Amino acid sequence: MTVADKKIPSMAEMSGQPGAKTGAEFLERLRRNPPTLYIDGQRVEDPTTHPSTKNMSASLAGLYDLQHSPEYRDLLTFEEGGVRYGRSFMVPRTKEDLRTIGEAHRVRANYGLGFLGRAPDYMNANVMAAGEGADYFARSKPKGDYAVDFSENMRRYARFVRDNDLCLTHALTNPQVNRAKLEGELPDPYIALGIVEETPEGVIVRGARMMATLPIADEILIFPSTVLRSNDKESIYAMGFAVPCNAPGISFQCREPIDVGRDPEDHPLSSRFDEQDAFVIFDDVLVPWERVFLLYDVELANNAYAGTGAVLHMAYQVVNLKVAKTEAFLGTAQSIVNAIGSGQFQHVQSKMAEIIVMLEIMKGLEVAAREQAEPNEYGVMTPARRPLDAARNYYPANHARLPELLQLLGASGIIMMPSKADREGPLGEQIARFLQAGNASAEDRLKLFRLAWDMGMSSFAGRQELYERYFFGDPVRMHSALYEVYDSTEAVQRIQDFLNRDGMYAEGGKNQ
Ligand SMILES: Cc1cc2nc3c(=O)[nH]c(=O)nc-3n(C[C@H](O)[C@H](O)[C@H](O)COP(=O)(O)OP(=O)(O)OC[C@H]3O[C@@H](n4cnc5c(N)ncnc54)[C@H](O)[C@@H]3O)c2cc1C
Ligand SMILES: O=C(O)Cc1ccc(O)c(O)c1
Repeated sequence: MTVADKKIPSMAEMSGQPGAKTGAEFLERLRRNPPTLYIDGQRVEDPTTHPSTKNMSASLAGLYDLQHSPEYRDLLTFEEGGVRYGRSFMVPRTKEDLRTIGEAHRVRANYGLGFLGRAPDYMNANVMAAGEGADYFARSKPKGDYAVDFSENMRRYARFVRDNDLCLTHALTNPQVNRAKLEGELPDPYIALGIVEETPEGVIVRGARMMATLPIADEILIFPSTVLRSNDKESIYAMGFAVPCNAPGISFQCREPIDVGRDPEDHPLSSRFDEQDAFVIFDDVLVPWERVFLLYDVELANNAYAGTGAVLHMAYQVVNLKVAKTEAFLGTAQSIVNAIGSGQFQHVQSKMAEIIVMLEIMKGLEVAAREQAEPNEYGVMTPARRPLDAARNYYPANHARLPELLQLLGASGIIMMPSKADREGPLGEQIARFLQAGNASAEDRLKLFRLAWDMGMSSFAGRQELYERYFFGDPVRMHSALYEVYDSTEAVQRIQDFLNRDGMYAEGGKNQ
């Protein structure tokens, strides 16, 4: 395939009538332009019908439809210039705007009980903030004499995504090959995704990125990574761009599917919300100039999330999502306690209290983030960093206790769960008798425990546990980053003042 054959249609050619899309429109787009996915050694020709991806595609379609439902239309969309767009594209100007955006995030999160980590509103928040903060990219230039304006590209791309209500995936980290080495020191300079050359049409990239959750998407955004280590100011590994998920030369190798085609009653989460994770291979992909946002500049790439404000809007979506997820654990745990009548035991109450504390901490951090919000340099009302930093460090460290608590509260009930087919089989009557709950039929009890199993024990739950530890970056480095930026001057001063007090008591409250 020559470079000329690798042409991606222009954004203008790809654009349709602007506005929030329906589920049917989303599915039709996936059918017409399926992402280049590989599962179990086979190309997925149509993700809307392939057994491992059709349910997730349908779940995404459901999310698109939710924004047109009479109940949620006003919350999940907003009007501008006579067009209704998805709420997560709205640029917040006031704290009230942020509250509304947060509420919309929460409603969408509840759709997947908080288990759909990368529903499109996450990347929408990224693109919205990057579009508003597009001036950030002005410093970056191609090496060749090409008339491109990366700031304008970012602005136009953000509009393109909003207008067409696209579903985006993204990939930041390079393959794990050898973390003791820099990208350029690996046996092949194009293991990590790198820039090969500039051409009059655009820039050619080659290599791979490690993780893209939700590859069942329209486009992939390669937003600058915050983790690029380099000894130089310029690097072929520093870049920002976006391409369709079926761009010529791109392939997504998906992990083993978790959705194994079981009835939703048996696998209530795995069968609906297997959002997939893929590593992404770029085999000389030609990225048209209009889709490039940054090249070579290491510092600009490493600071893009912070510099545009995108990371705070993404973290605000995340904190709302984690509130929904913790609430789902609370509701499930309490339902189990009610079902088996264990609420009288003190240790059970204490375990329930642990979930309540986690939930209230996350809710409090969400409120603090928007109450302490301030406009950034681009005029976007931006949630406060400190509570969001606390949330993104607190949740990964504590999330694993939630599935553990479900196991401790559910005990054998969380494994002894005959399936729907078992209930309809020769032992159906016995199952109904022996597996009933104190307050419910065997059917209802088993549905509940199957949900608890999918939240806390199944391979879906195992993948969630890893996801929570890592999805927003390495917790070790996030701790260090928090330590580096947190201003403890006032706290240190208070201690100094205390140490300098004379005698037993400070006079008249001095130094307090
Ligand atoms: C389920 C899942 C879904 C994900 N989805 C996405 C996605 O959609 N998009 C995306 O861009 N990313 C995604 N990620 C990737 C995520 O951002 C990374 O996992 C995270 O940044 C850590 O990088 P890594 O996995 O390459 O770990 P590594 O960097 O390889 O770390 C492995 C181990 O080595 C340690 N280590 C490595 N380097 C250092 C260092 N310099 N200092 C200290 N310790 C170090 C780490 O602490 C860790 O213990 C996902 C991850 C998971 C698990
Ligand atoms: O790098 C950061 O600070 C933010 C970040 C980390 C990992 C992700 O997957 C992501 O979407 C955003």
